[in-house]
Amino acid sequence: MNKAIQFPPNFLWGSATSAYQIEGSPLADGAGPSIWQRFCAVPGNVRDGDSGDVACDHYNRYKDDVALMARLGLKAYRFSVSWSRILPQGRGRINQAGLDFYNNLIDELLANGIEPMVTLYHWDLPAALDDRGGWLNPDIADWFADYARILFTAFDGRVKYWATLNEPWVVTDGGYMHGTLAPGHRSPHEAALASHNLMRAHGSAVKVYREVGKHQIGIVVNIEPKYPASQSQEDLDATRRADAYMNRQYLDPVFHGRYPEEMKQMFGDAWPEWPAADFSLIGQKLDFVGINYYTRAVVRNEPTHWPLKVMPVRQTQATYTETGWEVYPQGLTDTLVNFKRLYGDTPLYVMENGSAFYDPPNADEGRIHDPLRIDCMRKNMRALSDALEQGVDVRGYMVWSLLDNLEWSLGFSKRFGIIHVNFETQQRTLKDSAYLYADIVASNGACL
Ligand SMILES: N=[N+]=NCCCCNC(=O)[C@@H]1[C@H]2[C@H](O)[C@@H](O)[C@H](O)[C@@H](CO)[C@@H]12
Repeated sequence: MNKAIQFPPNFLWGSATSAYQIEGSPLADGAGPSIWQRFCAVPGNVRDGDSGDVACDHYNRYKDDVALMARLGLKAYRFSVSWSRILPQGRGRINQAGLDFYNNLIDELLANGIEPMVTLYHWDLPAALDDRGGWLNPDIADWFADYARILFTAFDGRVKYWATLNEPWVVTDGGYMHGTLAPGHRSPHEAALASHNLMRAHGSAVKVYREVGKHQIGIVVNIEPKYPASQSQEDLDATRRADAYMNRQYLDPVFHGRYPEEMKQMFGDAWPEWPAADFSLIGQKLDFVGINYYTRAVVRNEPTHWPLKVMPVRQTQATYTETGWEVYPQGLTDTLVNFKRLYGDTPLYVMENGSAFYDPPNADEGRIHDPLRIDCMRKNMRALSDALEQGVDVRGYMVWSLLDNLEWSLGFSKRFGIIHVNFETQQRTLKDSAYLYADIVASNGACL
């Protein structure tokens, strides 16, 4: 019999989404195009030719969606702001209608007792800035800081939790290293430059927040713990390289004022020497760190795979999700405990955790049975509780995702929502996992 689970009082239970994945109407009311608008328009970039043109139509249905959050009893809702709704050209003229949308969303959340948690950047860079080099242009740190200041000024009285970036690793690895995500570049030199400019922009926004903000600001990173396929020195070294590239590349400069030494070893002349002043900017104190956890990787040495020279090893006795990720709840415990060990006691929020499974339409009308997602949720909750028991200061959990949505280049083919979306009719249907999550929130985990 599993021991009872007890989460701290006031533990912040919520859900997470992002603008381009759910809003639709990307050009409505004066908004400018983003790089995802462009990326989706190129045949072959996104499965089935899907795009965020309609998505979950949240731009028009946000009041209904907030009502669903309230029905689940959520305490918080993590969403991102579309930069090009606020600044259609990415800088300069402010589009008041864009601010109005998010003002209304924030007011609706607060009217329902739901804490807004705002991500400044969740991958949808204004296309006009990409035309000026985007994350490859060092000026973007100032462009981002100016954008952030507009939002802080407009919303900080009501928004208590701000995150600068969502997953700089994915932006870099997908958008600049492998070209699988917008803007679709494939260059290790550009990847290094984009990654560093992302972190400079993060620091510039934190600096502005310290001038004008009254609440809390942090960063959200995806952490995928790496485990060696064997205890051979080659595999142990490969594990360190993989961990440096995907995980420590973003937290070391924030907490230790430097990048992992493996980065220069792996990238060679594609990894410049960065100015020391940049690390003062990047390393400003944060009020919290958001951790997105989905899976782990077991890795071995693979000399032919430059620059990491790493190969993931598929696990035979494991469940894999529709996105090909191993269900490994112990990795969530390990991730949170390792953060404390490596970076100290900065408060943490699990800002994304969830799973994509095929949810068959069900015979009994109005119910969507998603047993695999439920099993995954239960196991991840126990893993989270274990980390708390080991003294990690985790203050909240946002399930990914509130709604089935646009899974980037995989289109609508992968469903992460605890609420099913019929993309033809836009009908929302609570899955069994939504009912479980509502019980978890209401009982603060005691129902598990
Ligand atoms: N290989 N591999 N291993 C797993 C690496 C995960 C990296 N991708 C994420 O974390 C993205 C995050 C994003 O914020 C959200 O916008 C996405 O919809 C979810 C689901 O994909 C997750």
